[in-house]
Amino acid sequence: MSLEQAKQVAAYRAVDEFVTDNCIFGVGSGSTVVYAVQRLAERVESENLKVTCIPTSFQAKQLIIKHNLKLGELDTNPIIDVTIDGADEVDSNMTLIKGGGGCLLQEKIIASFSKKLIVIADYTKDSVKLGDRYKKGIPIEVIPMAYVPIKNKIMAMYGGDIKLRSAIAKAGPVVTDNGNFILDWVFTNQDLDWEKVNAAIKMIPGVVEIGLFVKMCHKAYFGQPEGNVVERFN
Ligand SMILES: O=C[C@H](O)[C@H](O)[C@H](O)COP(=O)(O)O
Repeated sequence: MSLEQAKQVAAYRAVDEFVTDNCIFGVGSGSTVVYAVQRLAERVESENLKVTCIPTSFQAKQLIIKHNLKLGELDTNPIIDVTIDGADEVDSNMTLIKGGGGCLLQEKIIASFSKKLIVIADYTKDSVKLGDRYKKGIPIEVIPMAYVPIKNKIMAMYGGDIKLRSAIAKAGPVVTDNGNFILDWVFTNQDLDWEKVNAAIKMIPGVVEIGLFVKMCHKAYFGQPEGNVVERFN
C-alpha cells in the first residue's frame, strides 16, 4: 500500500467516526486532509448530512468550496465540535509538530476552540520522541521585521539551528496565509519539556505562533502499510 493510501485510510476512518449530522467541523490543512474532505463530501451527499466547515487555511477553504460543502467562520461558529487535521510528527505523549506546509497559526486557533482535535497521518509520522522521524524542525511563524533577533534568541535559549524557510516557486522567503515568515528550528535536545518550550517561545515578542501542539490532540489515526489503521488516544 502506498503512502497516499495510508493517508486515505486514516482520513476515512476519522471522518466516519467523528463527523455527525449538524456538526461544526474544523477542516485542517495539508495533503492528508484532502482525503478527509473527500470522504466528508461523500457522506454529506449520501447521508444528507448538515455540516458546517470552518477552514484552517486558504487551502482548506478552497477544498471546502471545491466540494460544495457549507463554509462557515469562527465569528458565527465560535465553538467547533471536531477538527480533523494532519501532523508532521506525533510523539508518544500525543504532542504534535505542525506547520510543515506553512499552516499553523489558523490551525492552532481552530484546534483550541474545538471540543476535539483528531489527527490523521500515515505511519511515518508516528514517533516516540519529537525529532525521531521529522527532521525539518519545529515551524515558528514570526512577524517579518523580527525574524533575525527571534532566531538568535531561540538558539541562545535552546541550541539547535534555525533557518528562515525559503519559497520554492518564488525568490525569497515563504509568506504565510497571514503575511508572516516561518522559521524552522532544528532542535538537538529531544528531551525538552515541550509544554514549557511552547509557552516560552510564544512569549518572545514577534513570535505569532509555534507549530508545537501540546495536550491538544484527542485521538490520532495512523494509516499502516498493510492498509489497517492504528489508533492512539490521549
Ligand atoms: O502546515 C501544514 C499542516 O500543519 C499540515 O497539517 C501538516 O504539515 C501535515 O501535512 P500532510 O498531511 O501533508 O503531511
